[in-house]
Amino acid sequence: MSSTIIAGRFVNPEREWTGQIRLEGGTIVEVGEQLGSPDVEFGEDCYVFAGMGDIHIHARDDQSETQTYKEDFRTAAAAAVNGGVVQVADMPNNPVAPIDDASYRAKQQHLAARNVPIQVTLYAGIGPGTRPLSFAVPYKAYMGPSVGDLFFSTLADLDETLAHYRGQCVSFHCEDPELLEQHKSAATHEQRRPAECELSATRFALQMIEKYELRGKLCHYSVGEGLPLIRAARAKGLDVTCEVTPHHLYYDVSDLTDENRGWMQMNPPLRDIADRKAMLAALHDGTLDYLATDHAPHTLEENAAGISGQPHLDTYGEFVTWLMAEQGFTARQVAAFCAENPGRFVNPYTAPLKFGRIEPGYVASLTVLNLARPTTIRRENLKTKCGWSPFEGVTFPGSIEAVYIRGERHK
Ligand SMILES: NC(=O)N[C@@H](CC(=O)O)C(=O)O
Repeated sequence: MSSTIIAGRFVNPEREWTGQIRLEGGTIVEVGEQLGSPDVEFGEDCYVFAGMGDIHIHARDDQSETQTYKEDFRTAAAAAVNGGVVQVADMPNNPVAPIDDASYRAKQQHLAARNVPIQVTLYAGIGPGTRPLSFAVPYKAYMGPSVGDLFFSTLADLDETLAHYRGQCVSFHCEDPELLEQHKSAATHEQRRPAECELSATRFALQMIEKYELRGKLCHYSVGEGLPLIRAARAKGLDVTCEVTPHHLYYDVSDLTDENRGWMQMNPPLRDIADRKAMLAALHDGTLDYLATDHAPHTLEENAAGISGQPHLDTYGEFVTWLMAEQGFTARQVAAFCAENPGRFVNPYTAPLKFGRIEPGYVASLTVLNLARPTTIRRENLKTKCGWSPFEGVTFPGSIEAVYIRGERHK
């Protein structure tokens, strides 16, 4: 079996070191100081991370193929590799939602036929009246309306359904449907979906996680006032983790203009500068566990017409270099929220493959960032089928030097 020795500066959450690793048969088989003459050597400007994972994406691909004009599993995978991402978890708000054994299996087969190089974990949807599948999957519950038909009109309905999901892994889109309804005629998108909707939904999600002993996750978190609630829930022993997106860390309502309002629209919406700063601080202190993009591709025409969601997979790794060079995040922190924590989230479903660490036995997927070579994001370099990025024209301080997927170099 052919083996590859890589030399460079490696990073896990607990340490950063210079040395070598050996990849064989798609797996990391050895980690040491001097294993032999290296096949590849990354210089001192580079950081070699375990392959990064984005556990909140919308690949838009299902058996109906009605949304594949804006993305499919192949183009989403290409965008992921372009952004340095080796494993993703795909959301269920498709026209044919995977909500039971049969529809989930059909989506798995559809995915397998696309033959993509990256690992894709599929969420199953929770909607009114659904029941758990007969095998282990991660679930997603949309509390209120967003994009697609999979949502609840009242929190009481969600409670009733969740009673059947005791002990399961459930991710929550936190926006209270009844409060959204009260604000629906406000003037702007962010006024129609104010922070209090997310805050109220957070309280409810935490209650559900406690009541039904869920392995809970809060998606695309954006409200500063909610962070103490999450910390308190953890202090009480609840199993709850939390995502944050690039857009909620980079933009706030002060960035909105008449010209960009269409494509700067997403759910939950951009918040105040204080919220954005609170998200950065909470990613620093570990209250937020995952950098997860909520990659939500739509055509620019659809965004202009009022649909919510931005594409972000292509720029994942470059965005991370901004966190490191301009927001003071250490490589070890990045290894936690981009690799190990997302790996820990999907590993129950990816056996025998283990993602997220540079360690013998883990998959030989790696993301190598170069902190000395800036990148300007340009439309022609994107792989997402929707063909645009909110970061077009932005220069990030670093770039993606290499991506390895199961031992093979893909970039
Ligand atoms: N976040 C969004 O604004 N849009 C998502 C749906 C969602 O995650 O709410 C989409 O599927 O387009």
